[in-house]
Amino acid sequence: MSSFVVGVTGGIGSGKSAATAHFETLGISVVDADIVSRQVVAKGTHALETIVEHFGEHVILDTGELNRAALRKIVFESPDERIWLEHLTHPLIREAIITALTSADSPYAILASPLLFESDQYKMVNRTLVIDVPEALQLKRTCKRDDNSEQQVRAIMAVQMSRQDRVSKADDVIQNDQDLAYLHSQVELLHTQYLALAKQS
Ligand SMILES: CC(C)(COP(=O)(O)OP(=O)(O)OC[C@H]1O[C@@H](n2cnc3c(N)ncnc32)[C@H](O)[C@@H]1O)[C@@H](O)C(=O)NCCC(=O)NCCS
Ligand SMILES: Nc1ncnc2c1ncn2[C@@H]1O[C@H](COP(=O)(O)OP(=O)(O)OP(=O)(O)O)[C@@H](O)[C@H]1O
Repeated sequence: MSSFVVGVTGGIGSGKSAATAHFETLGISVVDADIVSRQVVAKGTHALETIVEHFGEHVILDTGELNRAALRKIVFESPDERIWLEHLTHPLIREAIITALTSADSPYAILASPLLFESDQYKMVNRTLVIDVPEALQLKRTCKRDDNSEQQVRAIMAVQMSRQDRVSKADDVIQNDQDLAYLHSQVELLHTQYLALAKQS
C-alpha cells in the first residue's frame, strides 16, 4: 500500500483524466472515482436494483445496464434526486476507493475525484492538486468530448464547487489552459515533489 496519497480534483472537463494518465505513465497508481462510481452500479448490483425501484424501468437499458444519459438528465435537473442518488452511491464509492487504494503499490498513489472537496474523500489523501481551467475552456472541451448539450454541462458545473473555492482549498494547482505538452510538464514537476514528500512520510 502506498502511504502517501495525492487527491486530484477539478470541475467537469478540467483535465483530471489527462493529468492522471500522465502520472500513470510515470509509474504512479491511479484510483479514479468516476470509474469506481460506474462499478458500484454495474449490472446485477444491489445498488442498481435500488436505483430502478426508485426511478423506474426507463433508467435501465435493454442490456440490463444503467441508462446513464437518462439518469444524468434527471439528477442534474432535480437537486433532491441527485442527493438521493449520492446518499446511495457515495458510501459504496468510498468503500471501493479504500479497497483500491489499499492495493496501490507505487511510491505514492493518486485518487482522482471530481468531488474530492464536496464529499469527505479529501480526508483519505495527504495532499491535494486542483486542475484549474477558465470556465469557457471547460465548457468547450467538455462539449467537444461528450455528446452533452451546453445546457447540460452548465447544469453539472452549477452543482459543483466554484473554481475559486476549489483553488483556495488546494495545496497545488495546475493551470490547464495551454496544450497537453504543457500539462504534462507541470505533472512532471509535481511528480518530483511528490516523490520527495512520499519519502519523508
Ligand atoms: C448521474 C450519472 C449516472 C451520469 O453518468 P455519466 O456517465 O453521464 O457521467 P460520469 O459518471 O462519467 O460523470 C461525469 C462528470 O459529471 C460530474 N458529476 C457526476 N456526478 C456528480 C455529482 N453527484 N455532483 C457533481 N458533479 C457530478 C463529474 O464532473 C464527473 O466527472 C453519474 O454521474 C452518477 O452516478 N453520479 C452520482 C455518483 C457521483 O457522485 N459520482 C461522482 C464521482 S464520486
Ligand atoms: N491541455 C489540454 N489541451 C487540449 N485538450 C485538453 C487539454 N486537457 C484536457 N483536454 C481535453 O479536454 C477534455 C476534458 O479533459 P478530461 O477528460 O481529462 O477532463 P476530466 O477533468 O477528467 O473530466 P470529467 O470530470 O468529466 O471526468 C478531454 O477530451 C481532454 O482530452
